[in-house]
Amino acid sequence: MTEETWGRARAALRSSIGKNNFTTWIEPLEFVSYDDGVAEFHVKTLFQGDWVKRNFGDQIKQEICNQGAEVTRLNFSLAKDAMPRPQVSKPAKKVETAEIKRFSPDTKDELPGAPLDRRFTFDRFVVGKPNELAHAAARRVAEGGPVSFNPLFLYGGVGLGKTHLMHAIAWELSERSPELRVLYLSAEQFMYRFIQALRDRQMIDFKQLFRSVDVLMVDDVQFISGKDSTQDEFFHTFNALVDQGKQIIISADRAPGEIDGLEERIKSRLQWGLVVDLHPTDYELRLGILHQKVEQYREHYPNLEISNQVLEFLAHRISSNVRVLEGALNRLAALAALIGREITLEMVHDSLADILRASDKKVTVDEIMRKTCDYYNVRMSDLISPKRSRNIARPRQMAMYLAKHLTQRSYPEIGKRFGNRDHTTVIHAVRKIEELKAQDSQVAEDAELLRRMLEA
Ligand SMILES: Nc1ncnc2c1ncn2[C@@H]1O[C@H](COP(=O)(O)OP(=O)(O)OP(=O)(O)O)[C@@H](O)[C@H]1O
Repeated sequence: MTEETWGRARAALRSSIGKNNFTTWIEPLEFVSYDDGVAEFHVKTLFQGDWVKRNFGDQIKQEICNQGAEVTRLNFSLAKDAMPRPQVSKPAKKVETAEIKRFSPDTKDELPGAPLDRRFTFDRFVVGKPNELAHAAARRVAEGGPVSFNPLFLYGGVGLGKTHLMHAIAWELSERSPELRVLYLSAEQFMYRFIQALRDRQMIDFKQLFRSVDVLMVDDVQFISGKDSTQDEFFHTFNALVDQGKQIIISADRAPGEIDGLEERIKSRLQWGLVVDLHPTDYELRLGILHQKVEQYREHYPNLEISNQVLEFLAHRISSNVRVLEGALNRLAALAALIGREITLEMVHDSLADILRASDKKVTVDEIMRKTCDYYNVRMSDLISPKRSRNIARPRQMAMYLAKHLTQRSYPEIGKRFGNRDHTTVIHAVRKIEELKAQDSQVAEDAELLRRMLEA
């Protein structure tokens, strides 16, 4: 195979895998050599190589073969100008808070992070189509070495495995490179640390501490929206670490651009690196997770029997999130251990009646509008009218807020249902209710009561 053969194969790949995939993954490949069926390419990052091999390997071989050369293996190695390995920090400078010591997840209190869950490792993370890119990116960061994306931003709905992946990265890094100072904490903990440092006049220590880590992971970053000083400090920490070539990993329940109340400069920083979405699980992934969990239970209960039929039923019926799925399985495992025999489908119906009912329930925007009207005693026609008086505007904002939180509808779709309003009006309404909930207990109570009524 020659450079020319590769040129023709590339051209064919462009039409077979689509322009976007081609530009992102194939175009940057640099053909280096061909020897005895092995084609060697340079890549900028190992992640790129892994990804291309896994997703387009067969197609690449096929297109090269169509051009008359036979390739049995594709090799991807790092180009000379690939990004340098992130620096491992020198022994930490002594900071008076005495919280900086060498990190080990087992002595988790040495850095001001949250404890890591022993179960949240890569081995225990089941990969399927919905989470494969997030998993590949997390694995890549956990390998250490040159990473071309910083930060890695993981986002997705509740219970889809963001925290699990972040902990897995921390465990893996601490095993491969124990000298690395890896700090994992929630955005809420970041804020409390910051407030504490302000109160105790220890801002210099705080800054030194956060700037001395090699890898910073902040979970649920949406928490800092609307909290201006925390955002400011986060922004400076972020920049300082990126400038030093340190890796940052962030998670949130939404994409950076959709986090209301987050300053534009932070949104744009968060989008610098790789933004990956954990999609809602599909049937196959849920079934895979259930099988894996049953195996784990068997480590403690070797006689545990839960039939495939029951697992398939659960994977089919409980699609909301993995946490709920795990909860259901926990209950069944406890039941099986208690009665000492195999669980039947009938028993599943009885013992999981509440979970199954909740999973069947899908709240619609119409229902939210109707229940909100009843609750505030306004008419449906008012909600979609242009009226702006407070007694109409507030219920409308509340209904929009609930629609955003309780359904999968996008901002433009919700706007459309409320008398063809623009999506920015919905964003404003959601933000407004979030602010009011924090300041006004009556609004918080209204939101909670309505949510319960809708989910009952
Ligand atoms: N792909 C998976 N394989 C195995 N377990 C999973 C997977 N996805 C999620 N889980 C499990 O589901 C539970 C919830 O996951 P996790 O806490 O990581 O969710 P999250 O996305 O961080 O949710 P939240 O937004 O509520 O913080 C955990 O017990 C986790 O181990």
